[in-house]
Amino acid sequence: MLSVRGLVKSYGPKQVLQGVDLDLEAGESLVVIGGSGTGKSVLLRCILGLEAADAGAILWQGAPLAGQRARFMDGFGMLFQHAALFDSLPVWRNVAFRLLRDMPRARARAIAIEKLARVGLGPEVADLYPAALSGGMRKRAGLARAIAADPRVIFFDEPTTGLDPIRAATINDLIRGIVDETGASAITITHDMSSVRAIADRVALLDRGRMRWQGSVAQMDSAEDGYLRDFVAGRARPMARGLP
Ligand SMILES: Nc1ncnc2c1ncn2[C@@H]1O[C@H](COP(=O)(O)OP(=O)(O)OP(=O)(O)O)[C@@H](O)[C@H]1O
Repeated sequence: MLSVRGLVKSYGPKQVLQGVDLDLEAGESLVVIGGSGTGKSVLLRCILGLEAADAGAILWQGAPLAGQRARFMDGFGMLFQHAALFDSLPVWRNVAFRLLRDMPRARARAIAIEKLARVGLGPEVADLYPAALSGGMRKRAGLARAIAADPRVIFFDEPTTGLDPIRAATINDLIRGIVDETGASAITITHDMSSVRAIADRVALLDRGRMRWQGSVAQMDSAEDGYLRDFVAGRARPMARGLP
């Protein structure tokens, strides 16, 4: 349903994406892994239209995304790395942010409370301000916002960053559960291997501007690619490889 073909993006002399190819099937959960600074966030920003790629194509349901971006944006949800809640708005209005454009306030609030419940936050949280929430609660609220409009595609940017292992596992389980029950497609970018194992139907390894390897979690565990094996095991590699 979403295809990336030959995506190229440079900043001055720095070539970040050097011809990235990627496919996301309907209902699939794809996790993109890769070392720090390999361009995962740049890839995500290009797909979302927050950055213009230098070359390449992004296709949505077979047609260039550029010509149907408004429709695409109506059908997508996003969980930002640090939840990115608006501090000046109560939690329910953060969750209902997009809904409030199109529906009466009472209906939007009811949906926000329902989505908060889905991520394990009670109605008493609805009127709190983000500053009153713990890191784990902020992530949950961000997740509730991501699913508020029943998206067909959800992007998760480093969903477990800053969380302890138990809270990270809870967020991973919520993401997997939501993807399963809604049938949405998901792209997650992360270097947290626990997220990969909990969330991924398919894993794609971005390295030096290209997709180096793709496969299932089971294939990842038996892959022969040396860099992938070191990445999965968290083993140090010689600096001579030129890691950023
Ligand atoms: N706006 C920008 N201007 C210049 N360089 C940029 C810009 N955005 C990203 N870069 C560079 O592109 C490279 C890839 O960055 P990106 O944030 O996509 O990495 P990442 O894989 O998401 O890393 P991390 O896992 O650490 O978040 C980095 O070297 C970064 O410095």
